[in-house]
Formats: sequence, structure tokens, C-alpha cells
Amino acid sequence: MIIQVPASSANLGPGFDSIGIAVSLYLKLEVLGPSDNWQVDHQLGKLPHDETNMIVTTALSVASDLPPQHLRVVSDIPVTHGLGSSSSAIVAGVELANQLKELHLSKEEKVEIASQIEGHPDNVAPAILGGLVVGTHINGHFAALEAPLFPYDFAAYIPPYSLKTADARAALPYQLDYSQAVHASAIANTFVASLFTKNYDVAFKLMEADRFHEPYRKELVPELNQIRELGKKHGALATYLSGAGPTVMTVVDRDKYESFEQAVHAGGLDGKIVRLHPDVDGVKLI
Ligand SMILES: Nc1ncnc2c1ncn2[C@@H]1O[C@H](COP(=O)(O)OP(=O)(O)OP(=O)(O)O)[C@@H](O)[C@H]1O
Ligand SMILES: N[C@@H](CCO)C(=O)O
Repeated sequence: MIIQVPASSANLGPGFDSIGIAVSLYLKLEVLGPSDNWQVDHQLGKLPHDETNMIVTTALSVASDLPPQHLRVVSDIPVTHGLGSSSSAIVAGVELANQLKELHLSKEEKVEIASQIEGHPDNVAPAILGGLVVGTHINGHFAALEAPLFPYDFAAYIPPYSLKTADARAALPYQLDYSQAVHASAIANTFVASLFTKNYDVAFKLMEADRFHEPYRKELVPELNQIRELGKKHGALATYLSGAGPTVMTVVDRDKYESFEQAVHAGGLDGKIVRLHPDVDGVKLI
């Protein structure tokens, strides 16, 4: 059995902790069979190979009596780079328990479990459902709604350095001034309305108008402004910080992708740039 989970790009500008989209990088979790101890084979650097691996801890939190397994993980989602690697591991763990214990979890139940673990649904919900998702928690439970998917590609600029979500969250203020909070919320509300009504001229302006997190994180990722400026000169639609960064996502018309990528290379940035498209399936068995 192989479980496949897509990467996800959260926030899309003003949708802090509530909007995310599944994109075409994947974690594949193969179940090789029962084992004396939990064993996780992977080539993902320092991540644990035993029962402390996040995939296993998640699976055991769903089904504590799950017998140990020998697992193999292959993933092209870069870890701590703002493309939802932790969410891919959590979603893989939920699905592992679901399959091995035949729990028959609904998609909504998977979103609830994974969001409780991650704390917000912006990465786990698209990783489960596929596509573009808006969600939050209310009275301790999570709701996630699927928005229409826009017909564009992404140029993901992936810097050579990593940035832990915890560190990027530490850069945020504890409080926002009341009038600033009202304006930030109005931007986010109108952004969501523009997505659901497919008013993309408005959506892409608002995607670059976040007031909740990008102003506080831009010093950590100087490439955000550099690429945003390149995008304006080379026909890109909008650029935002993917999740907690440091990946910078640019939405591009499919026929303008090549020229935008060339402009980023010519800009002398030392990260890599990867063409991504939305994933519509979410977690699935392959
Ligand atoms: N394939 C994996 N298997 C097990 N654990 C993983 C895996 N990928 C990521 N993790 C865990 O998630 C942590 C990284 O989470 P973090 O939230 O900092 O980054 P991210 O999820 O890549 O970024 P973002 O949440 O901004 O999209 C790793 O340190 C590790 O503990
Ligand atoms: N919404 C989250 C995504 C990363 O978990 C953030 O920006 O911190």
C-alpha cells in the first residue's frame, strides 16, 4: 500500500492560518509490512527513523494500538521550507491509521483530526481535500470549505536556507492595533469573496496586500520583495510568501511561465525555481 499526500502552500497573502492550496509535490508513504519496532526508511536528513517520526506519532495518536510497521517514505516536499512538509507527514499518519485499522474516516473527520494536531487547517485541509481551501476552527471544531480553483500555474522560488515555522511565527506581533486589524480583516474578507466569485483582478491585488504576517516576515525572506518586483516587470499575476516561508510563490499565466522563470534566474538569486500546478486529489492511495 502506498499513501500519497500533496504539498500545500498556505496563506496566499492575507489568508493567514485559514487559506491553502494543494500543489504538485508529493510525499509517498509505502507500508512494507509489520515489524518488531517502528522503522521509517527515508532520505530526508535528520528526521527520525523510529516511533518518534511525526508520521508514526500521528498514526498512534489516531489509533494507539496500531502494531509497529516497516515504512518507506519518499518525498520531494522540502522540509521547513513553507510547502507544508509537516502537514504532509500528519496527513500521511492519519491515513496510515485509517487504512491499517479500517476506520473508514470521512474527509471531514480527517480534516478535524489533522487540524487539531497542526493547530490550523490551512495546510492539512488542502493536503486532504486537494484544491483551494478556506477554513478555521469554531467552538473547538474545524470547518473547511473548497473554493473554485484558479486556472494558473505557480513558480515556486525555494531558497537554499530553511525557516522553521516556529521561528517565522516568533517574528509576528502579539497584538494588532484595532484599526489595523479591521483593515487587515477587510482585505482578507474581500480576498475570499474574490476567490469564490472568480474575480481574479481583485484577488491578485489583494494577494499582495496582506497585513497579518508578510510585513513582519519580509526581513526573514528578502527574496519576497525582489521576486514581487520581478513579477511586476515580467507579467506575473501575484507573489506571496508560501506558508511561513522561505519559499516565495508567484502565480503566473501558463504562457508567461518560461519568461518569468528566466527573469528570476537572471536576477542572480541562488535558490531553485520549480513549476507547480494545483493538485486536485489530495491524499489518496496509489
Ligand atoms: N516527511 C516527514 N516525515 C516526518 N516528519 C516530517 C516530515 N516532513 C516534515 N516533518 C516534520 O515537520 C517539521 C517541519 O515543520 P515546519 O512547520 O517547520 O515546516 P513546513 O511544514 O515545511 O513549513 P510550512 O508549515 O510553513 O508549510 C520537521 O522538522 C519535522 O519534524
Ligand atoms: N499559516 C501558517 C502556515 C505554516 O504552518 C503560518 O504562516 O505560520
